[in-house]
Amino acid sequence: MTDQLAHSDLPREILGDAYEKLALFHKKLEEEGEPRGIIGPRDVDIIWERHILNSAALVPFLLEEMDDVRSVKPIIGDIGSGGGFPGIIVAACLPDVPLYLVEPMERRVEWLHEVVDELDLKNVTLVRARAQEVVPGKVAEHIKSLLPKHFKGFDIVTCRAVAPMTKLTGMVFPLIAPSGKLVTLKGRSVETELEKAAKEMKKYGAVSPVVYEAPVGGDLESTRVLVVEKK
Ligand SMILES: C[S@@+](CC[C@H](N)C(=O)[O-])C[C@H]1O[C@@H](n2cnc3c(N)ncnc32)[C@H](O)[C@@H]1O
Repeated sequence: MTDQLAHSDLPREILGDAYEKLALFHKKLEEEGEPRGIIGPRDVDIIWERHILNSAALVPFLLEEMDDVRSVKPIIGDIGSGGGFPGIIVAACLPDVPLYLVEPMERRVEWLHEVVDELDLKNVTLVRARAQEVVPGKVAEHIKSLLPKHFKGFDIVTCRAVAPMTKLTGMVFPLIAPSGKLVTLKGRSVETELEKAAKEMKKYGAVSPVVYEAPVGGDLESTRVLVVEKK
């Protein structure tokens, strides 16, 4: 099956310097993604749009938020990375930013190791763990050596399709450093999710949520990005 954007200049225009690496990722996803359970059978001809460009829509927001967080050299944690969305795309687009991809499933972590090697991504650390094992001060013994010394949380946490805000808030906010941010891709129902999660957000110091319409590129359907601060 051929990707709907196989003959389009859009991926190259949008991804710039990251295009070559992400074209390798696209090829691996096209050849191995479905049989290895990384993408669904209906996604095979829309890998560029649904997975790679959709993830890349987060990048301009990350650049802006990184300017805003207090840390001199911000670190990003991508939680529940699965096959690498958005973590691998962000890592390729921002090669100078340290990225920690947190994913508990062995099969997916194995896939991610191959991707990091094949794309030669030097800024990625793979952390096989559940989010709950990466809470500063309570980091699980088997992953301590992977995280920075005196880990105080990620300056920015990214994620996509991990859980609704009622559940996601308690999962990821304990991993965010004070004054850090959650910058996440969300679907059309984000406002309803936020309404339902008001109690959890208050409990975990999640404040000032803002929803942005995020262009994916060309005339592709836009996505939505939610930015929430940690008090
Ligand atoms: C629906 S998939 C989404 C994967 C990827 N972010 C994407 O958009 O394609 C959800 C991912 O979250 C991971 N996950 C589930 N519970 C988790 C937890 N407690 N901590 C970290 N990741 C978790 C799953 O293993 C799975 O890879």
